[in-house]
Amino acid sequence: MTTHVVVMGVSGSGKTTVAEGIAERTGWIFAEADKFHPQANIDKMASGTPLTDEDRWPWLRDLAAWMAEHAARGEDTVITCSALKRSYRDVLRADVAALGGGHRVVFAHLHGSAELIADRLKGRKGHFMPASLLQSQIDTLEELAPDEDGVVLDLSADPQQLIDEAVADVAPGR
Ligand SMILES: Nc1ncnc2c1ncn2[C@@H]1O[C@H](COP(=O)(O)OP(=O)(O)OP(=O)(O)O)[C@@H](O)[C@H]1O
Ligand SMILES: O=C(O)[C@H](O)[C@@H](O)[C@H](O)[C@H](O)CO
Repeated sequence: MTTHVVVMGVSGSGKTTVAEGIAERTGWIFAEADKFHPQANIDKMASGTPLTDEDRWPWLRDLAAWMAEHAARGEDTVITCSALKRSYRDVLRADVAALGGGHRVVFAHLHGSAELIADRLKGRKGHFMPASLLQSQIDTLEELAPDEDGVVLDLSADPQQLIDEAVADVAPGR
C-alpha cells in the first residue's frame, strides 16, 4: 500500500515550499505538476490568461497516470498541484484508486487569505505565473469536501510547522 500526497492550493499558496519539505522528510518521490504542463499551457498562463478545463484535463490525467505507475511499483510520491476543483481531484485520484489494494491519494490544502498570498507573490522572482492570475485561481477553487481524503493547513504558519503538520497527517511516524 502506497501514499500519494498532493499539496494543493492557488498559485503562491506555498505548495512547492511545503511539498519539497515533505519529500525531504519522507524520502518519497517528488514532482512539480507544473513540469507536466505542455508549453502551450505555460505560455498561456505567462501571458496572463487562465487555463480552461479543456487545457487542464490532459495534464491532470498525466499526473494521475504518473502516481499510479509509482503506486504499482510500491513507491510513495509527493506532488504539487493546484487541484482547484473537485472534478480535477476526482481525475487525480482515479488511476491509483483503480489499482485497488488500499493505495491512498491524499490532499494537503494550503489555505489562507488572498492578501497574504498576493504579498508573497509580489516578493517572488523568476516564476512564469503572473500575480494577476491569483484572482481567477481563487474564483476557481473548490475547497475539499468532507468525503475527500485530505487535510487543510493554514498557510500563514511558518514552513517548518506546515511540513510537520502535513507529515504527521499523511505519513505518521516519519
Ligand atoms: N509558509 C510560508 N511562509 C512564508 N513564506 C512562504 C511560505 N510558503 C511559501 N512562501 C513563499 O511564498 C512564495 C510562494 O511560495 P511557493 O512558490 O512555494 O508557492 P506555490 O504554491 O508553489 O506557487 P505556484 O503554484 O505559483 O508555483 C515563495 O516566495 C515562497 O518562498
Ligand atoms: O491549474 C492551474 O491553473 C495551474 O496549475 C496553476 O495553478 C499553475 O500551474 C501554478 O499555480 C503556477 O505554479
